[in-house]
Amino acid sequence: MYPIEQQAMSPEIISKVNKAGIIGMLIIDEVKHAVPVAKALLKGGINTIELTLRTPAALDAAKAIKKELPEVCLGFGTVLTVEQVKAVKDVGADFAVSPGCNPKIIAEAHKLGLSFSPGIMTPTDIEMAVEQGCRVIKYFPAESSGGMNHLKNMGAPYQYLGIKYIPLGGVNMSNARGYLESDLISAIGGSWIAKRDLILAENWDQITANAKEITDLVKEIRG
Ligand SMILES: O=C[C@H](O)COP(=O)(O)O
Ligand SMILES: CC(=O)C(=O)O
Repeated sequence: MYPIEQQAMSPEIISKVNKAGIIGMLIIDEVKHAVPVAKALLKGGINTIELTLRTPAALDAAKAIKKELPEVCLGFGTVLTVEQVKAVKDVGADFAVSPGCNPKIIAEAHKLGLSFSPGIMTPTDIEMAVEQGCRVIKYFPAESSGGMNHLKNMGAPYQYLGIKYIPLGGVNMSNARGYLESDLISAIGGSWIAKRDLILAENWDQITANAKEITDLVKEIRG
């Protein structure tokens, strides 16, 4: 097991993600949408983003956000290969996440000094992540795996390690409170705030309104 001081996420990023409490997950099809959508999120109080590598525009979109909006804490999602770990590090990623728990990917991120949070949905996944030095771990797909109830039961044996989770997958305004009220949660994340069709329709006002609605809830619960 990696000692705690070598954990896969830097204390600085852990503190930013905890403080944010909410991560806006994005699928960007057109690079020209990157800065406006990030601005719309910032206007609604969200400064932490997971930009998925699911479209060819993702890396250039990230470059544009890093250049124009350095205050954004920019993570990448759907990082599935060693090459992608290098690519996101090269464009200045603050952190990266993946849907599953692949020790090769986590080791590469460690090597490059990139904060990384793998996805888990079973105790075996958690144990693999812990062995790789992860203490802030993505819970994916959260809702269809049993939501907060499943996480509470599954996480009980590992609680003494101080693990925190980032649930994604089916999280939205209707279930956010249940996650945010738990001590197990670092931050929640999801695509509902800036849905792909809202981005394509350039509906920045709706994205800001969605962001404000969830940041108000985060403030109400966490102060
Ligand atoms: O990593 C992200 C997940 O695909 C987000 O799931 P969601 O679209 O249900 O929010
Ligand atoms: C789903 C997810 O965890 C990801 O795209 O990174």
